[in-house]
Amino acid sequence: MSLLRIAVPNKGSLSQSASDILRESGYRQRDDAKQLTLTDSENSVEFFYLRPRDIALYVGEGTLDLGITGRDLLLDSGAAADEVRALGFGRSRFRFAGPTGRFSDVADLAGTRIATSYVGVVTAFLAERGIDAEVVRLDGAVESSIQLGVADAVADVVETGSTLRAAGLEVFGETILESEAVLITRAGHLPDGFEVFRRRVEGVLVARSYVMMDYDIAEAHVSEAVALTPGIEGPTIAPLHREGWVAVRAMVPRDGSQRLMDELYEIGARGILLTDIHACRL
Ligand SMILES: Nc1ncnc2c1ncn2[C@@H]1O[C@H](COP(=O)(O)OP(=O)(O)OP(=O)(O)O)[C@@H](O)[C@H]1O
Ligand SMILES: O=P(O)(O)OC[C@H]1O[C@H](OP(=O)(O)OP(=O)(O)O)[C@H](O)[C@@H]1O
Ligand SMILES: [Mg+2]
Repeated sequence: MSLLRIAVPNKGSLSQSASDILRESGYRQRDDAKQLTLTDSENSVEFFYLRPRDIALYVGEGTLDLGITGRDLLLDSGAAADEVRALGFGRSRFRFAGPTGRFSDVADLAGTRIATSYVGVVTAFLAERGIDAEVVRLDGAVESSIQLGVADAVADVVETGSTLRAAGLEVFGETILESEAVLITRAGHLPDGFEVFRRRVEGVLVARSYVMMDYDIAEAHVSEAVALTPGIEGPTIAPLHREGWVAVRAMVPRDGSQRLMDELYEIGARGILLTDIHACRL
């Protein structure tokens, strides 16, 4: 059986989280950050550790079957690859920034020099708005370019905003794009073995966003309680060794689960337990 060939970021912001999600999905991952490839023959998968910026190219060309990269890098590459699943980590916004008070709107960029590592994304954005500006390609540390006199504004990845603040810059105009790590395939083509891989990763993503809730409640209040915790297919209700009481078990979204525990307590539930789920197939 042929191996599913998967591109994984070898360095940078996405690398550790990408390997973590693959490991949690049951795949082998490298232990040594210098390793370039790893074959997991038990799962019929081969991993290639590559620069995240290059991953869309390999996948778009069909050299590799699947990849994990940033949505911003995928769009910037112009490669013929499709985003098939957002992965919920490596979140960032792509923004314009300039010296405090200098710009208030993207229209103010007309006639300026804009430094960025994402020439494709910026050029497309400016063209769409009919803004005529010069785009200066830099490899990184883009925030320094204004002070050093090679640009008037920058367009860069913003996560916490601390790098911009340290450079005396502020964001302006609308967010160019919201990015996160994504799973990509060649445009319009799902490779053999993709469905098993997708189900495994999906299981981890769902497990991360849900928790298991257990509680005991008097039968008289079960319908109220079940309305709060409907579960996926329906909650499990088991008899309790106490007259007129039952035990309820249901998956609930992690967000809001503390508030849900308060509400269940209010209607008389007791012994309310919350536990992590590590993986699942729904
Ligand atoms: N704080 C962040 N800084 C940079 N990139 C981030 C950040 N948070 C998420 N990302 C995402 O990581 C991807 C960039 O990958 P890249 O390997 O260039 O990361 P990097 O951290 O800039 O690496 P490097 O160490 O080579 O500078 C993009 O998809 C970007 O949106
Ligand atoms: O909003 P923040 O939390 O400060 O994060 C954003 C910064 O982090 C990245 O730089 P990185 O450290 O990757 O250096 P680089 O510019 O050399 O790639 C990115 O290019 C921004 O400069
Ligand atoms: Mg960087």
